[in-house]
This record gives sequence, C-alpha cells and structure tokens, in this order.
Amino acid sequence: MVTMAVAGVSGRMGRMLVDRIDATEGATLAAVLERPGHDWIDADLGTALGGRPRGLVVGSDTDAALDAAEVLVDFTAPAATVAFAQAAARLGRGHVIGTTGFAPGDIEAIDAAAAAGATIVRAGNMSLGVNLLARVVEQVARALGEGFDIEIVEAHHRHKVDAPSGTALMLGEAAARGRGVSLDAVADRGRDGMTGARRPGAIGFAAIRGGDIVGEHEVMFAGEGETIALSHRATDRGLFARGAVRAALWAADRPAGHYDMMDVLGLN
Ligand SMILES: NC(=O)C1=CN([C@@H]2O[C@H](COP(=O)(O)OP(=O)(O)OC[C@H]3O[C@@H](n4cnc5c(N)ncnc54)[C@H](OP(=O)(O)O)[C@@H]3O)[C@@H](O)[C@H]2O)C=CC1
Ligand SMILES: O=C(O)C1=N[C@H](C(=O)O)C[C@H](O)C1
Repeated sequence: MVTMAVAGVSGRMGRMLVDRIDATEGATLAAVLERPGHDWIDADLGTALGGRPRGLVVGSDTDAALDAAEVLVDFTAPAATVAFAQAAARLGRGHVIGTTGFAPGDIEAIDAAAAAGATIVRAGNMSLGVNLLARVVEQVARALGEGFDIEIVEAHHRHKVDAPSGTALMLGEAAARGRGVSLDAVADRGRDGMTGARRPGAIGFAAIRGGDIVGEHEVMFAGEGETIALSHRATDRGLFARGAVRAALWAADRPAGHYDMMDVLGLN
C-alpha cells in the first residue's frame, strides 16, 4: 500500500485527487495540506468536503504530512511547490508535481531538490494523450523543418492564472527538440500591436481563457498551401488526477531524481 499526501486539497485538482486516491487499489490517503491560514485548516477533510467526517484533519505542516506519507501529490502554486520539493528532499520522499507557471529559477530549485534526495515526477500535463501528442509533435517538427511555421494555441477556464499553459510549453519544448533548437531562443509568447512579420523559426503561443474549459491544445504546422494541426481536448479534470496517482504509485519505489510523465508511461 502506498501512502499519499495531497497538497492544496481544497482546490479544483486537490478534490479530484482525493476521489482518485480513494478509488485506487494500492493507494491510501494519509495526509492533506492547505496553505497556512486557509479556512479548512484543522477541519476534518470529510466534513470540509460536505460529507461525513473521515478522521483525517487538514493541516499546514509539510514535514508532518511527509512523515505520514511516502509521496506528496501537489497541484498548487510555484512558490509552494518549490518549498514542498525541498521538504521532500530533506525527508527522502516522492513528490508528484502538477503545478505549472514556474519561473526558470523555480525549475533549478526543483532540480536541486531531486539531486538532494527527492523522487520528483513533474509534468505540465499528466494525461496519456498529451504525452503521446508531445512525442508526435517532436517527430513532425523534425520531419517538416522550418518551411512550416509552428503555432501553439491553448484554451482554459476563466480561473487559470498562468499562460502559456504548462502543456503548451511542454508541446513547445517537444517541437523545439524536434527542430534541434532551444525553446527559450525561439519562443514568441505574446503578440500585440505592430509586431512586424513573423520571425523565421519562431514557435508562437496564443492563450484563450473562458468559462469552464478544462484544457484544449492545438499545435499548428502552417506551410505554403497546407496546414497540419495536431490537437488534444481534455473534457474531465479527473484525467489529470488519474495520471498523477499513477505517477505517485510509480514514484514510491524509485531512486531520487527528476522524472517526467514519459518515464511513468514508459515512453522514454
Ligand atoms: N499537470 C497537470 O496535468 C495539471 C496541472 N494543473 C495545475 O495545477 C495547479 C492547480 O490547479 P487548480 O487545482 O485548478 O488550482 P486551484 O487554485 O483550484 O487549487 C490550488 C490549491 O493550492 C492551494 N495552495 C496554494 N498555496 C499552497 C500552500 N502553500 N500549501 C498548500 N496549498 C496551497 C490553494 O489554496 P488557496 O486557494 O487558498 O490559495 C488551492 O487550494 C495549477 O498550476 C494548474 O495549472 C491543473 C490541472 C492539470
Ligand atoms: O490549470 C489547469 O486547469 C490546467 N493546467 C495544466 C496546464 O497548464 O497545461 C494542464 C491542463 O491543461 C489543465
């Protein structure tokens, strides 16, 4: 039985993770966390979720949660995630990171935590479909070369706070890998006003925000006289929770390191 803790348990993904862990054979929910000062702190999780008490109290003490659990599943916010990774390193635990919106320095801190003893699985998208799509995008980008312009369009619900989405960046990285370039060198992340003509070799990003859209991504390869479009549409957030719990089961008996969902799915 793999013991798991969920961070950000009151959030959209936090609630999904509780349901998914409860439904997964071989997984048990051992601790739940919210940020200090949150309304749910010290409440029984079952009651906070509007049901019966279940004898699990919402806390804000990361070390106590990691004493109780082998793996922390974390869909929260960048600053919180970096601190969780450092705690996972200190205590030698697994850390599944679904959080997006990181700055480059955050990724360096997560890498350092993995090097210092945490078993980290991090992915901007935990679904099988998107991870397969990333593989296909890499191959298509390699095959087509710079005669085709790459544009990535993503759409999400009105509450999303980061753009481009973690998934869009993951797909951009895959396309850049296919072309043998660094995404940082070619990304065009926002156009407005007199932008000038498209930069040759750019990988462009556009973000739509509205309503309750779960997550939609399209990678467009626009050439002369033809366009190829590869897309993924998530219709149920439970999809991401399923992938995250699979990653947590996988991480429980792996050595420390920084892995991604391709490792979990056996696509690497
Ligand atoms: N990789 C993937 O497959 C997916 C990734 N995501 C990503 O997951 C993240 C969360 O998304 P979502 O659930 O929609 O967002 P929500 O805002 O609904 O949930 C985030 C939760 O984290 C809590 N939180 C913030 N700081 C801390 C902290 N220090 N300790 C504990 N809890 C904390 C928030 O509390 P409060 O509201 O009080 O600040 C909130 O409850 C986003 O970055 C999103 O992009 C989402 C779906 C899939
Ligand atoms: O915030 C979300 O909701 C999602 N975030 C992830 C991202 O940034 O790509 C994954 C998914 O698209 C939903």
